[in-house]
Amino acid sequence: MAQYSLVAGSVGLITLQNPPVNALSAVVRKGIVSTFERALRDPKVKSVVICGQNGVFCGGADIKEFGTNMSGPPLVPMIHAIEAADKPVVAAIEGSALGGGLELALGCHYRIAHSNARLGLPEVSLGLLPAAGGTQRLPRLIGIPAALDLITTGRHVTAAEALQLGIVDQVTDHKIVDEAVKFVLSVAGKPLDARRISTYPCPPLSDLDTVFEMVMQKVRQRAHGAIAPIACVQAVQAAATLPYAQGMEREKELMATLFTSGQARSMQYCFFAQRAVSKWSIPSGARWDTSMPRPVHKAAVIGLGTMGRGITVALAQTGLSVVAVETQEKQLMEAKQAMPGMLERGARRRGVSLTLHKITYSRDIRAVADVDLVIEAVFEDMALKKKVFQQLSDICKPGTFLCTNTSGLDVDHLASQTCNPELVVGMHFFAPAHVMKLLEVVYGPRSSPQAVATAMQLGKKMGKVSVAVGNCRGFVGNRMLKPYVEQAFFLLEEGATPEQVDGALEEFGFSMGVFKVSDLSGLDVGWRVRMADGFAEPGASSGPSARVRQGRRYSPLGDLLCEQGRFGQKTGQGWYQYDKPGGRVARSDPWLHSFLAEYRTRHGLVARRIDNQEVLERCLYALINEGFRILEDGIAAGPEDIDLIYVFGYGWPRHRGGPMFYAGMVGLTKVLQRLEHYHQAHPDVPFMQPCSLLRRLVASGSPPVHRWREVIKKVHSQL
Ligand SMILES: CC/C=C\C/C=C/C(=O)SCCNC(=O)CCNC(=O)[C@H](O)C(C)(C)COP(=O)(O)OP(=O)(O)OC[C@H]1O[C@@H](n2cnc3c(N)ncnc32)[C@H](O)[C@@H]1OP(=O)(O)O
Repeated sequence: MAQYSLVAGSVGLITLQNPPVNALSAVVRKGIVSTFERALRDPKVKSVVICGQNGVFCGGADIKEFGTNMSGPPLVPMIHAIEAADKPVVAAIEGSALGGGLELALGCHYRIAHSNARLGLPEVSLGLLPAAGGTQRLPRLIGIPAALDLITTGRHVTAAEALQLGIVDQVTDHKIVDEAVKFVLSVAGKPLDARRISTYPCPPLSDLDTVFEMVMQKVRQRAHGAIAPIACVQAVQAAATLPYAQGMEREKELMATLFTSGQARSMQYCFFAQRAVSKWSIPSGARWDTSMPRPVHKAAVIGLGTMGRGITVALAQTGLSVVAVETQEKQLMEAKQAMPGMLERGARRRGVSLTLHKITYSRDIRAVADVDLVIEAVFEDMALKKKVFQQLSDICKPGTFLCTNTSGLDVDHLASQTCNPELVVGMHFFAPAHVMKLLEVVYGPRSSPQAVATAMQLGKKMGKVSVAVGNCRGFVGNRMLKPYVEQAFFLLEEGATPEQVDGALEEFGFSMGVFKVSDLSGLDVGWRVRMADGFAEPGASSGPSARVRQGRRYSPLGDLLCEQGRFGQKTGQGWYQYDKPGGRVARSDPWLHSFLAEYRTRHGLVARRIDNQEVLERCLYALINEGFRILEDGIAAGPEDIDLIYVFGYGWPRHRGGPMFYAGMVGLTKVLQRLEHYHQAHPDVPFMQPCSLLRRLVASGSPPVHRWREVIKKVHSQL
C-alpha cells in the first residue's frame, strides 16, 4: 500500500509500503493513485514527495504478478498523471530505485538520491524492457548512448554516477525525506513545464542510423539469442526517431511480444531460483534458517596456481585477511607478481576504488595456524590433497573450517584424513574464481550444519551464487558434463565436426560450444581424469577394443589428441588450431578433419549427415537425464539448484532457464521419448537410458518445475 501524510504544513508525503523492496504490486499502485489524487485535491498541499519505507525507494514492478491476471491501475497512466500534475513532485530515493521504481521517479519533476542509492532499469535481465516509459524518458533525459548502455545491460548505477549522468538532481548523505521536503519547498512556485521529461526532445546525435546499426550488432553478439536486449535497442530507437506518444506505443508493442515469450518466463524463473537456492536444506535436516554460520575474519588459500590465485583475490575483495601459501618458490613469485593486477582489474570491473588488501604470502603451510577457514586449491590429485588435509588438521587452531576446491574428488574421503571431519566441506569455484559467479558448496555426510552455513555465507559475501550440493563424483556440474561431452565425441565419430557441434550449441545460446570450451580449459584435464578412472590407457586408444571400455561405448578421440600433445589453446592445437600457444581465436583445422576421416576408416565407421537437431537433442538430453539422476540421488535439492549451476557456471543461456527448466519447456514426455529413441539406437550408452525419476514425472502428468520437489520427496520416501 501507500501511506499518506502531510508534512511541513504544505507537503504531501506518499510512502510506498510493501516489504521488503516496496515492489509496485496492484495494492501499491492503487495506493499511489488514490494518495496522489488526494494530494492534488487538497488546497493545503503545494507539493508532493514520494519515498519508500525501510530505506528502499522501490524494487520495481512486482515480478510475482507477471504471468498472472494483472489487476489494479496500470503503471503508465499513473506515471503520466504524476508528470502532468501542476504541483511539484520529488522522488526521494534511497536504497534501490529499479525498473518500474526508477520509471516512477522519472515521472516525477525532480529526483533526489541518498548516496547509498542504486538506480537502474534491469528489466532486460528478466527478459523484458522498461515499459513504463523508461525507454522513452531515459534517452530524453541523459542522451541516447548512456540510455542504451543502461537499458540494454540492466546495470545498476550508484547515486554518484546517476548524478553525473543527470538522472538525479541532487545527492545527499542526510535523511532523504528531510532533504526532499527541504528541496521541494525551495522549488515551490517555479514553472514545471521544463521538468516534464516526456516533453523533452531526444538529445540529437549525428549519424543516428550508424550508431544504432553498430549498437544493434554489438547487442546481438552479446545476446546469444536473447530477444529482450534487441527489443530494448528498438524501443530506444523509437525514442530517438518518433514523437513521445508514438514511442510509447512502440514500447508497449515490443513489451507485449516479450511479455508472452518463453524467454521472459525462463529469466524470471532464474530470478526466483537464485533466491530459492540461498534458502538451502540438506538431507540431514540442516537448513539455512536454523544453522548459524560462524564469522570468518581471516582465511587461507593453499596452492597458488590459477584457481588458488583467483580464490585469494575473491577473498581479499571481500575485505578478509588472507594467508596465501605456495610451497614452490617460482609459483609463489609468479602469484605475487600477478595478484596486484588481478585486484586492480577486479576493482575496475566492479566499479569500486582499489583498497588496501590484506594478503600475506608464505611458503610454509604452518602460516595458516590462526585462520578461521582454509581453502585448499592444490593440484587435482587425491594423494596430494590427502597429505595437505592431514597437515592442516595438525596445524590449524581448533574449529578451523577446512575446505577443498576439488572439482570432483571425494570430499568425505578428504574429511576422513582430519581429526574433525565435521569441519570439512567442498568449496568448488569456477575459473577464473574471482570472476565466475558460481560456487558449489559440497557437504559430505559428516559436514556440520555450521560448516555448510559458513561456506554458504562466505560465498554470498564474495558475491557468488552459492549452491549446496551433495558429495558424488563431479558433484552436480561436472557430473552432468560427462554425458554431454561423451555425446559430442560420439557425434564426431558418426560424422559431425567440432565446428558443427559447437555451432549448434552456440546457436542454442551457449557462449561457447563444447569443443571450444575443451580447448580453453585444456584437453589434458579430462585425459588425466579418464586415466585415473582406468578409461584412458596409453596405447589402448588405437587397438581393436579402443571404442569399448568397461562394457560400454567409449570414444578415445580426446585421448588420441592428448597423445599427440594437442592440449588446446595452451599448446596452440586441440579441436581447433590457434595462431600460437596461448592463442585465443579458434580456427578450423584441416589436420583434425583428416584425422577424424582416418579414425572413422580405421574403425569401420561410415560418416553420415547429422542435423543440428540431433546434435542438440543428444548433447542436451543426455545432460538433462543425468540431472534427473542427480535429483533422484538427492545430490541436488531441487531443479533450481541444477539450473543455476548451469546458468552461472557452464554458460547455459539464461533465457532458456537452465537445463531442468528447459526440459519442462520442451515437455517431459518429449524428452523421455527422445531419450528412449536414442537409447534404443545406442544401447551401449547407459547415459541415454531414461532415468526413473523422469518416467515418474511423466507418469504424474509432467507437473511444472516448481512442483517437482513433491514427486522427488515421494520417490525418496519410498526408498
Ligand atoms: C507491466 C510492467 C510494466 C513496466 C515495466 C516494469 C518492469 C519492472 O519493474 S520489472 C522489475 C524490475 N526490478 C528488478 O529487477 C529488481 C529485482 N530485485 C532486485 O534486484 C533485488 O531484490 C534488490 C536489489 C531490490 C534487493 O536485493 P536484496 O536486498 O539482496 O534482496 P533479495 O534480492 O533477496 O530480495 C528480497 C525479497 O524481495 C523479493 N523481490 C525483490 N524484488 C522484487 C520484485 N521486483 N518483485 C517481487 N519480489 C521482489 C525477492 O524475491 C526476495 O523475496 P524472498 O524473500 O521471498 O526470497
